[in-house]
Amino acid sequence: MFTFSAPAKLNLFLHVIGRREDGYHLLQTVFRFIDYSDQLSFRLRTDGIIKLHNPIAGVPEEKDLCVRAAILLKQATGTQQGVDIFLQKQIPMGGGLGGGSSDAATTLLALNYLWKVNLSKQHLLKLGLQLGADIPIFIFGENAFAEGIGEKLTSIKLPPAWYVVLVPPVQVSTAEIFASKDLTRNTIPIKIPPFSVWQGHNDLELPVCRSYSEVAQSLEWLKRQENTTITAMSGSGACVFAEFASEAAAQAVFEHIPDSMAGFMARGLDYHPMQQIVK
Ligand SMILES: C[C@@](CO)(OP(=O)(O)O)[C@H](O)COP(=O)(O)OP(=O)(O)OC[C@H]1O[C@@H](n2ccc(N)nc2=O)[C@H](O)[C@@H]1O
Ligand SMILES: Nc1ncnc2c1ncn2[C@@H]1O[C@H](COP(=O)(O)OP(=O)(O)O)[C@@H](O)[C@H]1O
Repeated sequence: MFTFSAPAKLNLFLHVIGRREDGYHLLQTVFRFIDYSDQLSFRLRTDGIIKLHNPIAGVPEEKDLCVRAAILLKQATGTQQGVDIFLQKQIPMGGGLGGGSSDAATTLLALNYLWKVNLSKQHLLKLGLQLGADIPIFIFGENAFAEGIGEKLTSIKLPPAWYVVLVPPVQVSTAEIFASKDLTRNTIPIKIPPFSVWQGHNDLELPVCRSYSEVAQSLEWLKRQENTTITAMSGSGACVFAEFASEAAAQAVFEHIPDSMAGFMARGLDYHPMQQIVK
């Protein structure tokens, strides 16, 4: 059995700058990996069967993104091999932390290696994008400035940081938020370099906060805390986070989260833990 982790991401800012003809939104965002992860274990099979042994409640096995990723890789390479998958979920679902996307990317990276089918990183990036806009970043493997729908990636160096992430008790549908009439779709594009991750905002915050008061309240609470360098929603929510330059500053806020709210603390990573597994 081989075990790999699938880290969560935060969007330090997310600007919606336009729309493609197919309705997908053009974004500018900064992705940062954090040390808060799902775990995926793989046991190889020779009979070609792909089986997820512990499907998530409410997500049928064939719809799970790690199963879909395994099937896609099998089809793309024509391999006759199969795999048993065991998924240990920690990342909240529908939280804007990219958990499902990260599970899919870890599956592509792990099976590309374990099945010895050896597709290039470029090829895996394309396969990942077929499953979701958020998947390429996890294959890219470095914190990045992203454009297009998230597939045009430029690696970016970020300073050490710690995060307090609040997890409001709601799941937000990404499709629903991008369809909202309250969404601003014409933020002025920023140019790189240079730009500051601390001057951005998340255009999806307003429609999410209007529909989900739990998200608005969690964000308001974070904005009242001291020593934060960023307070924002991640992706299409529901999670909101505050960034701190020191662990002690994050810890001080984490210890005072009200009983009515839930959350966790995480450290910002420089690289995806599987970054070296593909060239
Ligand atoms: C908003 C972001 C920011 O990182 O993250 P999450 O909040 O989902 O983590 C992503 O762009 C989400 O990526 P992902 O979750 O993979 O979305 P997808 O499955 O590709 O798309 C779900 C639906 O959202 C809408 N969508 C998604 C991405 C985009 N740039 N424009 C869109 O309009 C489309 O209606 C699409 O059918
Ligand atoms: N392995 C998986 N983990 C989480 N969600 C998954 C997975 N496979 C499919 N999904 C579906 O994807 C949806 C979005 O999941 P997730 O990636 O956790 O949220 P977000 O896109 O907000 O970051 C879930 O509500 C679920 O229906």
